[in-house]
Amino acid sequence: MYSGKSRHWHIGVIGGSGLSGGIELENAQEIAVSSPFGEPSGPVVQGRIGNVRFTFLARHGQGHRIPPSRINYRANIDVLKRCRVTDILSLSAIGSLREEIAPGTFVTPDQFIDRTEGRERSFFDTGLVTHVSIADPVCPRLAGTAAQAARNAGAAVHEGGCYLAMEGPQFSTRAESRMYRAWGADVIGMTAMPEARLAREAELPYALLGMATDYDAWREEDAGVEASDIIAVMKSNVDLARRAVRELALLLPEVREPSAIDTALDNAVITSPAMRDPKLVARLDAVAGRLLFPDVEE
Ligand SMILES: CSC[C@H]1O[C@H](OP(=O)(O)O)[C@H](O)[C@@H]1O
Ligand SMILES: Nc1ncnc2[nH]cnc12
Repeated sequence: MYSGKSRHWHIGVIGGSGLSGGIELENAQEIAVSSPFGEPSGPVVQGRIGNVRFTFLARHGQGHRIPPSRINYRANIDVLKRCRVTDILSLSAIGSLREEIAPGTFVTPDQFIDRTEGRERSFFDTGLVTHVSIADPVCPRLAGTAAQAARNAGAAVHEGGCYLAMEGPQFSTRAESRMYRAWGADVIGMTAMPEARLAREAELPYALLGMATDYDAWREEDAGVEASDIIAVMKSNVDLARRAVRELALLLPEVREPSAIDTALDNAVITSPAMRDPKLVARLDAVAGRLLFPDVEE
């Protein structure tokens, strides 16, 4: 059972639209991992790039079967934690809400606005009340390294910015798109929330490497977005994204120094030990094992 993090990097990569086919890993092995939170999007593929371990999960399942609203984000994060990843890199297609973020640009957002509805957004519940801070929802260390890796791979990179997570599955109206710009959002997608919230609850530093595929609906002169156009742009970006992951492995130092996010639950659990729901506690063996089962050795 999980009791602490390795001193070596193990990156969980969640591959979004256009990336269901995975990333290139040495000695790749597919394994099915089950979760007490239900069905994850599919099996994971584990392997290495040089000295860095990777576990890859296709967010929408093989063949892009699962829409954003039906993804079991909790099971996906739980499974990655069970695989003992140390950090999570999300690869996503995003729409651009800013002229200067042209389609083709890679973006590492550092903030989110969550407009999703009805998705399970916490591992915790009655019997284990927990409030983690997500003021800074992205890990600056991983995001900065991912941005440099994308640059080394040859991509144009925009660092920082706010990602608006919408429910979908329809794209935004022009009025919504203009409103999100007025709110200060820079890019838009349908999946980073609640993924980023859950990663924080699982004490996993999270960064998103987004690939701008379109200008959403705010530019009067443009027609609205089409999914087929997004997939076409993503197809031309997939090799670049895979190269960026390889460059990331080269950039990461041999030893992973601990992150403050590794202990995000330390001041977050409110329910007194005697009043905790044992069934819920048992389901959290991977997500919160460090805190709830401190004596269990791996
Ligand atoms: C295929 S177009 C819309 C779809 O693409 C993005 O997916 P992901 O974030 O998994 O790359 C967007 O969020 C929508 O789910
Ligand atoms: N314009 C857009 N809106 C929502 N999700 C997207 N993914 C890629 N482009 C998008």
